[in-house]
Amino acid sequence: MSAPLLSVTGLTMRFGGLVAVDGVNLTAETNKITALIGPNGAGKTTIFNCLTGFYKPTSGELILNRPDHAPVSLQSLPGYQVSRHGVVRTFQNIRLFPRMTVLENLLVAQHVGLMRKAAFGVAGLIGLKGWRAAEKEAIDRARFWIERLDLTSVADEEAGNLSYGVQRRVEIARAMNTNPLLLCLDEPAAGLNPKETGVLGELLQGIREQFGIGILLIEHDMGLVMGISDRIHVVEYGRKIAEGTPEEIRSDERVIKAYLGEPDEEELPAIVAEDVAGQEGGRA
Ligand SMILES: Nc1ncnc2c1ncn2[C@@H]1O[C@H](COP(=O)(O)OP(=O)(O)OP(=O)(O)O)[C@@H](O)[C@H]1O
Repeated sequence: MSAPLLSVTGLTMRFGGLVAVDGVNLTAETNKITALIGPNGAGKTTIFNCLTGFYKPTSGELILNRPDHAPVSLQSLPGYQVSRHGVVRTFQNIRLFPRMTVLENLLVAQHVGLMRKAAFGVAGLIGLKGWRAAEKEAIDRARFWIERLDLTSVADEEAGNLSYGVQRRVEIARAMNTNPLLLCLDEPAAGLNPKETGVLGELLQGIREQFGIGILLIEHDMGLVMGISDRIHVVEYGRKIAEGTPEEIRSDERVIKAYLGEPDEEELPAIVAEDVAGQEGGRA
């Protein structure tokens, strides 16, 4: 059996006295959607921040097994190099360039690769053939993702003028446009209506099937998570409390308790409560 695309072992992240992530193990695989769920403040985004180079973990290992490449220790890379190895992310709060068009947002994402091919400007300035080919390739790739994510009609519009649901698709197009191995999505359905969430689910399933990448998904929309995930990891107070298929997670006692808390004393239905209050009033 080949090693998983991503293997996280003993990941711990402390902020002063607060242990936001505490010895978490998880894996994500190519051609699979892996969800990371848990109540607010459980440590999910902190795990993403460690994975994508925004935070240096206090301890633990994050290994990316790239095909035809030695395993990469993500935790020891400077942040800007993580995406070069194929780990890209979107954010809970959309971070597009609002005054740039959709196409420009996608081209900017390819800027570093393009600059490298242009010998950081020189080849581009003198219009060398290699540079022109690289530029055409970048535009073709951006066009491909614009079409694939159904954004053709808004390709020349400023990203900031688009609806929230469309901006979420632009973010995914921008991430895919960099040829990732692992796409990390932080609450992609936040702010979407049910129809847009349905479209997003189909889109992610299509990407999983066609492009040979792994998807790691933080999401609170349980309908989406249960509908599209191959495997789910559940965290609570920084610790992993469960892992399994959607069916296994749905019926896991610890997960139900983490989300719903201990059952309160049963509340009376409103109509009965009114009745009781009336009777008590009559007796007074
Ligand atoms: N930079 C930071 N400095 C101090 N504490 C932090 C920092 N980032 C996160 N935390 C704390 O770590 C804990 C986990 O936060 P995190 O944002 O990872 O949770 P989450 O599961 O993503 O929550 P949500 O679902 O609400 O987005 C919280 O108690 C949070 O306040």
